[in-house]
Amino acid sequence: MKRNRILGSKGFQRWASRTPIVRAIARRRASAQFDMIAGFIYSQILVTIVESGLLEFLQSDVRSFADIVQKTGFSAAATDRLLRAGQSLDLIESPQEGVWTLGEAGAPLTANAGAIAMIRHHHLLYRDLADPLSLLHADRTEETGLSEFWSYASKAKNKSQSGPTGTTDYSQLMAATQPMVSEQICDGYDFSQHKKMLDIGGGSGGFILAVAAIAPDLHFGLFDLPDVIPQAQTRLQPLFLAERMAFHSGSFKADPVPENYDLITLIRILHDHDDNVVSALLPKIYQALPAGGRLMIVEPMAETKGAEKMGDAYFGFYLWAMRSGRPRSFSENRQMLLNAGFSAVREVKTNLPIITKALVADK
Ligand SMILES: C[S@@+](CC[C@H](N)C(=O)[O-])C[C@H]1O[C@@H](n2cnc3c(N)ncnc32)[C@H](O)[C@@H]1O
Repeated sequence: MKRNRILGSKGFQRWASRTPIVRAIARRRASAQFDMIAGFIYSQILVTIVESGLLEFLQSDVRSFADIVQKTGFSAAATDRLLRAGQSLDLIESPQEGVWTLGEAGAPLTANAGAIAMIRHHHLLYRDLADPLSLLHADRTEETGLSEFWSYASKAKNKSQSGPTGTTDYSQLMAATQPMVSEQICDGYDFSQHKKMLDIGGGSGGFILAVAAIAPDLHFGLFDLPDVIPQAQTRLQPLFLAERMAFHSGSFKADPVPENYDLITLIRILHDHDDNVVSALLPKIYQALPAGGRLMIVEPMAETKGAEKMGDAYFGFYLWAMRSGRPRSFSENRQMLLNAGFSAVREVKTNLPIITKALVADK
């Protein structure tokens, strides 16, 4: 292609970097290209700041270099290297000689337990991605760190669903990240128009708790795998009257979807599953809903304007490594819903579509 031959030519690049106006574009592109090359290093600097406890340590106070050395346990030279690296990424700053605090990119992280949980969780993903060519060649036939973590995505036969690589770890990660998702939906949707809501794959119940806080008359059901239901019961039973909260133990792959709910929600569920699972589940949900019932799907979606990298790059590779599912665009989800019988598929606007998008469809 002619454009790519020009962009890839050394002569053109040299001309662009010297010519006013074009030079600004060339610099922006060079900087974006460098960020892509160096992205893993930036992530590892962030991991170090979180895992060493520095993020918390610098949260509310300005700290001396000596205190930081003591806190991290690194040598003075290693601490200096880390602080300077963090400073270049705006994670850390030095308001005056010899003292340090969080920078403008670091401070907002302290309010985001979900982002911190993801930063800590990423070591599994990075291990799976250490040899990306092999990961793609394996074509999802081999067990990975992520497929073991997400035990429902594991293809290993007779795999126990409990224990450290069972459902507890992923339920904790989901509980930590759930508030960033529910905030987005609760701001944009009127749940009080419904009577009974079933959350399929509801995990330990974070989404139900958030909705219950804004819709006090709504009744709830939570449907999840048998190993997850006791975790939800431990968290939710003390907070709800028994007639307001039902628990349904089973698998949506094998068991019927519970009936008598006028709203069914799938929060961060469909993108975890391959098309054959999704196209079998949606008609089951359609059957379980009463006439006029509604399905809500909430998850990050591919081809989201301004967040394209989150969809096909981040989730594309994350879910490939997990060996199950794929990020779908709004129109792919819409088509699958129409195929299952749903109508009036529409988006529910969220403030930060990079975190999640939402859509509803009616029976
Ligand atoms: C990615 S987590 C999302 C949890 C929760 N909806 C949230 O957003 O925090 C996926 C959930 O689906 C559940 N799940 C996976 N496969 C399932 C199946 N076949 N039947 C029922 N639940 C399932 C998992 O146990 C887990 O709780």
